[in-house]
Amino acid sequence: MMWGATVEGEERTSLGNELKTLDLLFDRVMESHVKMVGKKTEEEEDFLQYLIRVKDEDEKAPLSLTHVKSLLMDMVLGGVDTIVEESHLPKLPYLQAVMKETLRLHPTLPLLVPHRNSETSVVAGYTVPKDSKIFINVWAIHRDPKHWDEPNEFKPERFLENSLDFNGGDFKYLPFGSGRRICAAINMAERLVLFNIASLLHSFDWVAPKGQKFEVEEKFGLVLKLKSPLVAIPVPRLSDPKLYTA
Ligand code: HEM
Repeated sequence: MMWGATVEGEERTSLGNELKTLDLLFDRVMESHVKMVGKKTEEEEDFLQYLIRVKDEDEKAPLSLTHVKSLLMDMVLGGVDTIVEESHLPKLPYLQAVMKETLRLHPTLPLLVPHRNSETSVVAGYTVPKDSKIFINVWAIHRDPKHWDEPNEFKPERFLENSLDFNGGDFKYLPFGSGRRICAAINMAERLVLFNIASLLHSFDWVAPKGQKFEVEEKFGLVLKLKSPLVAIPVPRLSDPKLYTA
């Protein structure tokens, strides 16, 4: 079951409706279990039947059926209605593939930062005189059909099938540069991006404003930006509002 609001175009099933459906479901489960009390041996009964049977045994703090139901709801929903933690990130390979594919098509620094060679060198038959200003066109390398199938398509799956990472060891994929001047904060940047995106996706459904199309056209510059700013509306999808204030 898809838990949370589902976004289909502009039609959205509200979280409130799903909670009501779930509440009814829990009521039915409770009802059927109450009817079973006394009909099964202690060995045969499940955890819910056990709770219903013993709920009045502690005279000082007897449990009501409502207590039992909320305990059951906490147990079933507790794992879903929670926040993203750093330890979850290694369990999200598809999200990591999405980050890699986004940086392939839209590298933050499309020409890296300018480098300067301290010695004259010959590269692929070309002489590069000492003190040249060198730009590496990562944007073009990342879309080179010699290295990428359907290079202009957004296909995160390609990164599930290869072992490319951000360390600059393979010259066809260099979103953080390579060598001695590689980005100094790759690990931090990777975690920050993944953590923020995972949290935003987990906690909200994202809806485009009415009539707005999602444009990925870029404005070229030393730092790559979207030509038209992205506007997306967050719709809370966690049932416990306290999780938004933590
Ligand atoms: C997704 C986020 C980021 C991307 C895509 C990125 C990408 C890059 C790239 C392409 C370079 C140039 C490498 C080269 O020319 O070979 C670079 C350099 C650098 N980055 Fe990042 N970066 C990111 C986040 C960060 C963050 C968060 C920090 C610091 C908190 C940082 C610190 C640096 C530093 C200090 C350099 C210069 C390294 C040097 O010249 O020795 N970067 N980054």
